Amino acid sequence: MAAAALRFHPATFFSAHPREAGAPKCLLHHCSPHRILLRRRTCLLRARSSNGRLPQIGASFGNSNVVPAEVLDGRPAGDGPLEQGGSTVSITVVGASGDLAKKKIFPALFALFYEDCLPEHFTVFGYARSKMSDEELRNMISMTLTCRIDKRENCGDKMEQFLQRCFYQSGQYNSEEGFAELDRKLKEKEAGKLPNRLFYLSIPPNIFVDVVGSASRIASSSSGWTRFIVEKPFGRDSGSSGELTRSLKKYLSEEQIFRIDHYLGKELVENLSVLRFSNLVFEPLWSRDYIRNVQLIFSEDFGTEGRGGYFDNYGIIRDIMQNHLLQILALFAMETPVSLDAEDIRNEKVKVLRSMRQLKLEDVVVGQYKGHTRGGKSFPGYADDPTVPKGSITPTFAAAALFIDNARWDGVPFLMKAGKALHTRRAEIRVQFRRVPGNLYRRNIGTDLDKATNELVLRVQPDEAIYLKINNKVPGLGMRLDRSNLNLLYSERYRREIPDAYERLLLDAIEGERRLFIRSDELDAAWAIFTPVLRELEDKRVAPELYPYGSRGPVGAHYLAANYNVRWGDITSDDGNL
Ligand SMILES: NC(=O)C1=CN([C@@H]2O[C@H](COP(=O)(O)OP(=O)(O)OC[C@H]3O[C@@H](n4cnc5c(N)ncnc54)[C@H](OP(=O)(O)O)[C@@H]3O)[C@@H](O)[C@H]2O)C=CC1
Ligand SMILES: O=C1O[C@H](COP(=O)(O)O)[C@@H](O)[C@H](O)[C@H]1O
Repeated sequence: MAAAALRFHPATFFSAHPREAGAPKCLLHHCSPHRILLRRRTCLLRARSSNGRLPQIGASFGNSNVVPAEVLDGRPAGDGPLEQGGSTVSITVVGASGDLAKKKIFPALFALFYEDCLPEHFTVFGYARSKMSDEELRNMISMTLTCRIDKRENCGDKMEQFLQRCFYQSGQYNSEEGFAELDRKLKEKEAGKLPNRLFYLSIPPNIFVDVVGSASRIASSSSGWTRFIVEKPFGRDSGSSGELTRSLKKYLSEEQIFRIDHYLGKELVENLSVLRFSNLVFEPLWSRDYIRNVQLIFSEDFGTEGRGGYFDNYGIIRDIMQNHLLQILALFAMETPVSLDAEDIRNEKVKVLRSMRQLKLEDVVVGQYKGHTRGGKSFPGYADDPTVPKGSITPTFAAAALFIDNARWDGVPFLMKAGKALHTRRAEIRVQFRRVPGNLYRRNIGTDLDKATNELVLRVQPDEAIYLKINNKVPGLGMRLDRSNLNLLYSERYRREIPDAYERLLLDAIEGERRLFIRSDELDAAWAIFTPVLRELEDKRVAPELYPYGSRGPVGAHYLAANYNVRWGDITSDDGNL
């Protein structure tokens, strides 16, 4: 397709939500997936012109490949009125000296800049208490920037151009002076343009409200939009989460708050809805009639080293299950939304969450890793971390059985398993189907028919893949069946590098697309499922089952699954060499 045919009118992009404070002339449809699709195509086309390769369309656009001609107005990308004179976006990373900012946020912003996905006029500010000059911030950032795709042309130049747009302001988090000085500098950079401001709160949660209070009062945009990305944890339970929401809403409207769950920005999680709603073969099977159980599995092969102070106050259920895995579950189980608009999708997710049973203590297993020596190397236990309080019973592993009490999912166990310091790093969604009734080939399968049921696996990471386990005839004159995989391995199918979740989410926040951010009623519903059991675990001081660092976790997880006649899919040997 000729590049000219895909050009668009940039004035329709980067506009605010109508209900946001100070939103200029924004209309809801500006932020529709239709627009997002266009923007994605545009930054990929720009990327193509810089590296000469055609992007993989199916891999990159998420929602659809079709760009209707009526919305392409033929103007060259980047020279419409808004980009020419009109608007600018300032992105302030609050907590710029911290781990997340260095590891994820600045690199994601650079990747977006490299792919020409950021607006033409933008600046990046770091804000934290540490004293730093602009130059020192740039040095700090430059240590973590990489050209994601090797041998890209001009990467060094692009890095330099990006760094020249990065500035720093030191200040206290509850200080009016710090934010007033930031505001002054922002205005200087914004001169003459419609100012839009995005604040990324990459700071410990106890200072969220201070920062929002000061920044919103003193450093909000006077005429454009002002948005805040808030990092988890969003409280520790229903009460504290509600309190946080109420405090934030003293200063911000819900439309200004972008609660991030970076798992929603992962490619395979985005693809979950595409797989389900755009393939006839899956949706009809997506219910209790055909699905026996669903498994959501997260494991890391490292412990909490260095983060013990944070982790001990939360534990694995709050760190992974209540947010990342539950969000995936909601997307997996929701009814077909009216459209791909954020509110339609979030409406369906919240219905699932509100239909879920509160988790019961007997449906939970908790574990904690202990020190282990393997191959002459010693791995420390969780409790050996000097930042972890002595005698801590905080779980570093948990398994749970959850249920959705609605017509579609009645009686289907949704099993979750999450753990640190396990034998592998992996995140996956496993769907185990029911057995074939009256299977003609049952004699060829053996006595355990459940072992021969179909299983659909979406491997979120690493090595993104979707595969379906089927029964197949082994070639030959006899009639022997085996288990084989219909396999979509992303690295083989798509040559394009998969963007980091933070890139997708930052870009969405800049564009006012809320689909992948958590709405406050979703958050309330999510906490309602977990709060009672978290309280009971703490009140009863339930001792976690110890498991060795690098193992497969507590055996209790298998008993829990067995209670529901389920085998964890990740322990079977028939995944082939996937
Ligand atoms: N790191 C990660 O991988 C992940 C982090 N998160 C969340 O992102 C946010 C930031 O995480 P991360 O970067 O690891 O956090 P850090 O502990 O690195 O803190 C970020 C910055 O905040 C300031 N800070 C730290 N502690 C305090 C304190 N007690 N009082 C005031 N300021 C403080 C420091 O800056 P200075 O001293 O210069 O002011 C620090 O550089 C947190 O909410 C975290 O839960 C979420 C997912 C993953
Ligand atoms: O939110 C969190 O996520 C990370 C895992 O993220 P991933 O993208 O690397 O899979 C986890 O290590 C951390 O404990 C948790 O807070």
